Amino acid sequence: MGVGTSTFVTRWINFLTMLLAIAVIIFGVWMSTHHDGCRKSLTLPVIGLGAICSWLFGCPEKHLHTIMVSDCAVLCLGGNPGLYSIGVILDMKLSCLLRYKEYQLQDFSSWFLKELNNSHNWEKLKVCLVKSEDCNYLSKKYKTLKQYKSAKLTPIEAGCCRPPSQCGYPAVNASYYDLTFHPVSPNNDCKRYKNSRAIKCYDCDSCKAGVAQYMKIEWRVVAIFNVVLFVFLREAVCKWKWVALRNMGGGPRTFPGGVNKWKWKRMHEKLARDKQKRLIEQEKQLYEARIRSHIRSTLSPDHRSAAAASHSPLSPHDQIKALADRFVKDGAQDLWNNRDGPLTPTPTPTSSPTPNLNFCPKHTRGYRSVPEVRNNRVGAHKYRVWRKGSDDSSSESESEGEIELSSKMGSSASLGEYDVKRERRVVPKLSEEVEFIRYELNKRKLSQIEEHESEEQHTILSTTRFDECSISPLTIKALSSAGYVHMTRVQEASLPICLEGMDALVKAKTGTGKSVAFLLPAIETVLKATSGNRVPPIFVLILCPTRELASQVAAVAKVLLKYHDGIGVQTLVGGIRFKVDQKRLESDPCQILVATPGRLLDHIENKSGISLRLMGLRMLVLDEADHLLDLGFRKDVEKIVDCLPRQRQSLLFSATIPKEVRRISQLVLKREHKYVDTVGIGCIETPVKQSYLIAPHESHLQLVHHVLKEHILQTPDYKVIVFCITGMVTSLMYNLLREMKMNVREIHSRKPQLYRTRISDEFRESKQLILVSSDVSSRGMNYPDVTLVIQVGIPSDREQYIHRLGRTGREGKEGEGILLIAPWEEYFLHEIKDLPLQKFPLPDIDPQTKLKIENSMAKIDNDIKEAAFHGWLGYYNSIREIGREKTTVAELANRFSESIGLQRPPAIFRKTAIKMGLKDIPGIRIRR
Ligand SMILES: Nc1ncnc2c1ncn2[C@@H]1O[C@H](COP(=O)(O)OP(=O)(O)OP(=O)(O)O)[C@@H](O)[C@H]1O
Repeated sequence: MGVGTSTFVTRWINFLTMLLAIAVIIFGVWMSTHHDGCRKSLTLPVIGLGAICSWLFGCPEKHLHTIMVSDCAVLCLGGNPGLYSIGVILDMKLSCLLRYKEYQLQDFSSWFLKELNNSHNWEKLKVCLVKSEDCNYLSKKYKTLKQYKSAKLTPIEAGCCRPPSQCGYPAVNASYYDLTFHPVSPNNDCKRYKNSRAIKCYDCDSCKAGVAQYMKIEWRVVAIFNVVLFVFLREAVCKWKWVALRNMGGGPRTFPGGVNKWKWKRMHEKLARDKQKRLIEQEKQLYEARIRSHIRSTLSPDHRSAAAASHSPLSPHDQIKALADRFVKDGAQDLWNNRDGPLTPTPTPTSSPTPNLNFCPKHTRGYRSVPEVRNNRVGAHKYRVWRKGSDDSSSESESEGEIELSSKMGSSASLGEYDVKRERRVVPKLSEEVEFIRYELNKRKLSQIEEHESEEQHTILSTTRFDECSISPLTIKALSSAGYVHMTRVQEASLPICLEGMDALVKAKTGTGKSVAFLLPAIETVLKATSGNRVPPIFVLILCPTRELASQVAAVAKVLLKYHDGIGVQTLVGGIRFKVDQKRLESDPCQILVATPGRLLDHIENKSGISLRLMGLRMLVLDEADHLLDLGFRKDVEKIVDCLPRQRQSLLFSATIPKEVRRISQLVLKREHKYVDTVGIGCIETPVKQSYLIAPHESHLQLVHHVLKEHILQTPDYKVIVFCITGMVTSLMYNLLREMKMNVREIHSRKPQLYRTRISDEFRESKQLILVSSDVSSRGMNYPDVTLVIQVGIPSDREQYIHRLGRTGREGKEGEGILLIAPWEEYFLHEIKDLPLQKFPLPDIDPQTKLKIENSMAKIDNDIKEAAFHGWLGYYNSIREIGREKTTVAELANRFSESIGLQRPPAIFRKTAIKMGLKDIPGIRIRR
């Protein structure tokens, strides 16, 4: 074994034995505080272990001083157990006689006194006292336990027992005596002695407790001795460097150049890093050369063939992509240096007719995760703008700038100063070729920009990038890996305000990235809020109206927190057992909590400890704020807000904010909050084609089937949501479409949470699927690429219509929405008259399909139909405009019941009828 290895091994032995010694000491301390006679037997092994540890700790080697240290340790430790064992043996003989008298009941036997607090035991003791020959006077003297305790008796006095050793019983151990011998004393106490610990009073449990107490002292001695020895040896190592010198620096130098192993290793790692850097730089140069050759080959016919000949199998575009990908890899940006040029291009001044050259947007995209510091390094000289009409001389006068431009036709898009050709091509006069190339490139760039501008009108994205805003680089990195580079308009408008810490009420159309807009400031808030607590407080609370939405928001938060270790997100939603929630919150503490109001309130009211954790809250977010402040949720939200600290930031987000909600928002927001509206007043501009269909209710199911069939024919990758008025009507629609052999799923509040989550996830991932849903999916749910939304029956209000419609046409994509209403629901069109809805001509449904639908309907269980009827009646009865005419409601309900194939309208409970105001209304049947 080499000396280096030996040193390494010795180091580890030292370290491990140090850990062992600490463990021994902790054990000794623990033993000294837990009196239990049985563990007495462990005394010697523990001391022995301590000795071995200490010996290894000072593991002897060749050096004299080390031997001295270890010998000292061995002597100390070896001597100690010897002396100690003698002491223990002597104690066994003597301590029972001598030491019992040193104790007072109060001092040592908390155990015994605790036992006596049980009145039964005290009575027993008293009886013993009376019976006792020696101490029966005690029973007269101390009538109560209190008197007995305060008398400060010794155990012998207190229990009136003779120590068994006095009776002549040989000690087996400190608390156990050999009773096979006859007692030497005729005293009755001696005859009564028993080894049983279960017998109180006379039989000397107090004495045994004394023994135990004595053992406690023994253990204290062990512990103190170990601590002293440990400190001594540590001092020897650290201060006097007896052992350390030998182990580390003092040993022979074993590696070339006289360096030790660690330095040698570090040196090699550095060399490897440098090599990697060099390789990447070479690659950059290669890439740059390719770009230039590509330009020449495309622009100059003379050069084309030559360039093509020199091409490698990788095209320049692929080369750029490969390189960009390479740089996007974690840590690659660290290899970037000043000479490489900017990581984020400065936006070109709009006054300039021609923007700076940038061949490859993908390339720059690759650097979006790079921290801001790097982005700020955009030097003015890096971006040159070619000015139209500037002649050669003016180019000359701009000297460096223009010259640099000419040479950077490739490199500005590429990688900075590695313009190998520049040295050769940058000549005092610009060649015609360069001028031509420049002209062509500018033309190309202009057309790109025009294209981009026309695209922009349909996109939700702004020109502002995330890395221009002061958010954590790790978040930017996560945003980049999620594919987010530019902010959406709502993010651009709201982020600066939210990051400043102001309260805000933000309105933006559906599917435009509101979740990211509030999650980014939420993450920043957590990062700013430091907490040394073991269980961190909840810094951010996000309230959502539905369970699915809460889970979705938490999922987005997790994406953004990908690189933030130690920041946790949890959801608190209904449908999960309360205890499970509680355990999860305790075992996996989080700083961001996404909750539905009902379940959060349950936790607050049941004092599950969440209120305490909410005391540190810094930010409250209400997603779909108008709905949360609506009558259904308002009370719960108010109660929750009452439990939160007043000093907090509050953010309210929604696609719709009616006037009354703006007023109520004061419940949550500070007076001096900001209102951000990226929608425009009143109306939602959307790329979604909207139309409505008016048809008698009886034909609605057939129409839905027809519209779906048509849509599926026209859209191979269809993805449709059919919104129904209630959960039970949803179930009926689902069953019918399933019977009609359509690829359909259902989701509504009557389904168990696990099922809802599964269906929601499935629909998010799928194409060619129809989801029949109640309003649980109407708000916030981000199902990508939904091609059509059908709303069957009027939504509860204008806002609900907008939110349901917002499930399609997200992220600026196209979509279609159809509202299917009965003639008596037509009044609703007035509420949405500002929206661009077109009337859809009533299609002809062929009798064959009608028959098929009727047959399918006949197969559906009557229970489902009856439940749908009840849901239908309840819903329309609650709508002001329809519900006030009770007779009409009853009549319409009966027609609905007929249309779904029920023989007669189902009866409703008397109580329900009274509540709904439908008692004694003709056509309403009451259940007996
Ligand atoms: N900066 C961005 N760049 C690209 N896509 C983005 C950006 N921000 C968000 N998105 C995407 O936009 C989509 C819609 O986002 P989100 O669900 O947050 O919209 P929303 O405004 O909350 O919609 P709703 O009003 O329906 O709740 C998501 O797919 C999200 O990934």
